[in-house]
Amino acid sequence: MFLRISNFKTGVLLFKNMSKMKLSHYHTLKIENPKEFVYNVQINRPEKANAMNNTMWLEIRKCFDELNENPDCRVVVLSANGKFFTSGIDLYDMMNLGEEISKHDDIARKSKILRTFIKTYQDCLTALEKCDKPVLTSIHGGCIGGGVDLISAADIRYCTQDAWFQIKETEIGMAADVGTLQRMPKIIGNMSTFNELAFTARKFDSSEAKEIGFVSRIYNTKESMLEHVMNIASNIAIKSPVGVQMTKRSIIYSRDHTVQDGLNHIGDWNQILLQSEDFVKASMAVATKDKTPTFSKL
Ligand SMILES: CCC/C=C/C=C/C(=O)SCCNC(=O)CCNC(=O)[C@H](O)C(C)(C)COP(=O)(O)OP(=O)(O)OC[C@H]1O[C@@H](n2cnc3c(N)ncnc32)[C@H](O)[C@@H]1OP(=O)(O)O
Repeated sequence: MFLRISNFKTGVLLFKNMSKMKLSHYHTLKIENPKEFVYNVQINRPEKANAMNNTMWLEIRKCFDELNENPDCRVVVLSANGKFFTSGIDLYDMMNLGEEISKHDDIARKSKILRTFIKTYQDCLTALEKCDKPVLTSIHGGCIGGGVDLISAADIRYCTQDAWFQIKETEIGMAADVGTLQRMPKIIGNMSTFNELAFTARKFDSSEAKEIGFVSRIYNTKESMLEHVMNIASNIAIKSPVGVQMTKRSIIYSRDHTVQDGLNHIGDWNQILLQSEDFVKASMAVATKDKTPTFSKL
């Protein structure tokens, strides 16, 4: 029995390490693997200005869950096809939801449907944070409503000169509820500016996004942005996956906890991870000026 279990485990390990994991088929996303260990997730509903319909929300969660488990993926670049990055939530889906709710008379029944809906969509975007692989977003054109929630859950944001952003929820009579209000103030570190953008729902352009620290860099064209972002992604992908993935986990944990809690968290993890082969390999490479240490898949 023991032998059989250990053979099974070895088989799983071999499968994970040697064969490329098969990707699921997506209807609203296009996935490519343009460079070693770099995956490009493209929002792909251009005929509807990349409006985020129910399928897209669920596919975002599934895709990032899968990439988290995929040992061939070390970095994700999130971009979009078509004229807009995304026009936000699909307003026709919202109308259908309204019809669904109206079938019930009782407030508790209606509310339960809405709560499940909101929690599900929150989880779909939190999947970007739960994915240990860094997520770099390349934004062009308009990024509206739910799009701002989406990119706020990413680790790094880049955009083109023509990009514009809008926390549009107050304009459609709601408070943003899937991450913008929780994550974006921590990204830009300025409540006054954030509050103005959230209350007024006014558009802000790429220069303002850079000025307030929402994006890291602006590019003239989408092509030049993608070329540069892919290079940054590759630069991350050649690093130890143990080091990079734990760094992401520690950054997110520390954002949501006290300094002491964050220190305890990384102390607990590193007592294990400093025993990894990656630490020895990477340290040796630095000491011997070897520029190309290779790390096993993780
Ligand atoms: C628990 C829920 C949490 C989530 C909350 C999220 C909230 C939000 O996202 S608030 C923001 C909602 N979005 C909007 O208000 C944007 C609405 N769209 C527009 O303002 C314009 O369409 C846009 C400026 C994006 C583009 O304008 P343009 O003139 O260039 O193109 P259009 O002809 O208007 O659009 C092209 C086709 O796309 C369809 N479409 C665009 N946006 C949406 C959308 N949000 N939902 C559904 N469909 C959308 C549009 O109908 C056109 O389709 P067709 O008529 O079939 O050609």
